[in-house]
Amino acid sequence: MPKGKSRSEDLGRRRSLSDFDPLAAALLPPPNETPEEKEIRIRAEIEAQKISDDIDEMLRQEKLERKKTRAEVNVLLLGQSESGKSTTLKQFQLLHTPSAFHAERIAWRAVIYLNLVRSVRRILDTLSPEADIDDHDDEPLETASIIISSNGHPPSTISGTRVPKYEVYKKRLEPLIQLEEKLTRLLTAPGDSDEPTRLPLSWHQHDSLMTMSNGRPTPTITIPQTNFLSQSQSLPVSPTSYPSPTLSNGPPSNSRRGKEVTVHSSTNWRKTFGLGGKSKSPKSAHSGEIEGWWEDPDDPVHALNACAPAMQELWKDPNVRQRLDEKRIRLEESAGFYLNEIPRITAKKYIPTNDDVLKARLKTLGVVEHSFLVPSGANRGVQWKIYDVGGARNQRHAWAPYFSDVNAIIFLAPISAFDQVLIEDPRVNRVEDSLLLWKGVVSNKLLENVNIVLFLNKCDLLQAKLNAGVRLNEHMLSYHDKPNDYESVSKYFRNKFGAIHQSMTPNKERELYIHLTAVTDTRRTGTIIANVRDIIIRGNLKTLRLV
Ligand SMILES: Nc1nc2c(ncn2[C@@H]2O[C@H](COP(=O)(O)OP(=O)(O)OP(=O)(O)O)[C@@H](O)[C@H]2O)c(=O)[nH]1
Ligand SMILES: [Mg+2]
Repeated sequence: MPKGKSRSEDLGRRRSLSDFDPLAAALLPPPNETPEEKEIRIRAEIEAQKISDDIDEMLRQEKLERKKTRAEVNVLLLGQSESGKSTTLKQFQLLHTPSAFHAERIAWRAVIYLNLVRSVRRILDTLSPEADIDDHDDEPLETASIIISSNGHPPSTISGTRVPKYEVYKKRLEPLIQLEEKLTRLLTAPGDSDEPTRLPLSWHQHDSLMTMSNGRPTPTITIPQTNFLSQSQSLPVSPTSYPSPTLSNGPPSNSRRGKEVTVHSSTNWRKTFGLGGKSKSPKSAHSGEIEGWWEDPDDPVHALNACAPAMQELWKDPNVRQRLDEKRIRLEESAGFYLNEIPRITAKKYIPTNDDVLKARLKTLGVVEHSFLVPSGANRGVQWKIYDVGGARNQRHAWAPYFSDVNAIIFLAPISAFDQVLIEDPRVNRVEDSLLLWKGVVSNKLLENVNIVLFLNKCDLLQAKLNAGVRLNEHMLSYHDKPNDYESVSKYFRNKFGAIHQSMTPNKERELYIHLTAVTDTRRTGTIIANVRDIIIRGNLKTLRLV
């Protein structure tokens, strides 16, 4: 390009730009630039442009990465009823929203009381002469705490240890029956005063309670029934198998007893029993201190506190323990935990500990959602949504709507349950049911790109059970005569579940992560959750990049 022309063009540009942009004019090349100077300038400009482009690209990549890591992570907790899903959710809450968890602990008082009262009633029911007669009916029994012998039936129990003080205990513990009614009523009372009080679930069909929002069922929570004097009436096999009100015997006050009670998440049991609820008295005018629920004469703690010595005597009575053993009832596998803590739990100023809340049993019906933000490096954090589903057979239809936008599944299989049967179908071994469910999940095409983490749960109970001499091969013939110790048994289950995934997954690239867990153990579970969180985030990023 001739020098003169270039200069005149430059001057023209300079003039027109300098008219409205003095900075642009200042950046223009000097008017008397030599060809050598121009070459150097242009080379420098190209270099600067390249650096600027590289920076732009870096920023673009970073932004993309941030967008990806900020993407919502949806995690679904799956597994049969009583596998530990809600407990795992509580552990996530404890780890990520500890202050909310602590604030809510007090509200769990009601559930813990009810768990304790039901355990006591369960013992009384076991000791009653009618229970022996009932044992001869081929009726389903509650699974969580009844050990079924290898032939699939509980041992015959008509003869065995007598408990001479049974009638005395029954009389002294009578107030607990009313308390059970009262707690159930309080827990199921709607939070909204204009909402009608719900009838016990047994007066409804499940499906009528499962209203849908966005094609997904609304969450409800159920307190498990424990009355096995009326098991034949109260045990659900399918949603339509609930007895109608006309089948219900006895006065209305007994109608809730032993039946499944539904607690909708919309009912405000947390508020009622929380410090902000009615159970808190106003500030004391004299001392200026905050008075608590213990000042309220209607609070359930008073009846419990009065019955504490009788409960303690019952639980410590060697004849009672012997009788429970004979009937192979293991209360420690369910809410029995609280029986070892009677003085503490029935104390007037009792505040549940983290452990108490983790062990509190409230059966989930429908799907409960919990979300929180997981901080991640320099990013704003990852929004996690965890869905906790009901695991009973008649609840499983509610799972599928969540499959389409889930990123990861934590599947829980309670391997301590190898000698138990399903409450929904006493012909089915609980571990066999978990294996069937597992097959269904890992082979599902819709879930082929979903990361799966398997929790072989209740390892603490498995260990205790094996130590007590319960043999796996009496319940799972395929175990043959391998050693009946914890190491061998847990390895066997790990291999069994792993092999099913290996052979049935539609995505051979998918890695399976297996953890041996006891999700009631906060320390161990905290470490596992941190690990799982990383796996899920990494897996999620990988999946996003592939899409
Ligand atoms: N000892 C012990 N108890 C456990 C463990 N995991 C759960 N539990 C207890 O088992 C009971 C049932 O646990 P949940 O978390 O309510 O079970 P779920 O899977 O949510 O059951 P559904 O809501 O019916 O589907 C609770 O009382 C828990 O405290 C465990 O690893 N060890
Ligand atoms: Mg649950």
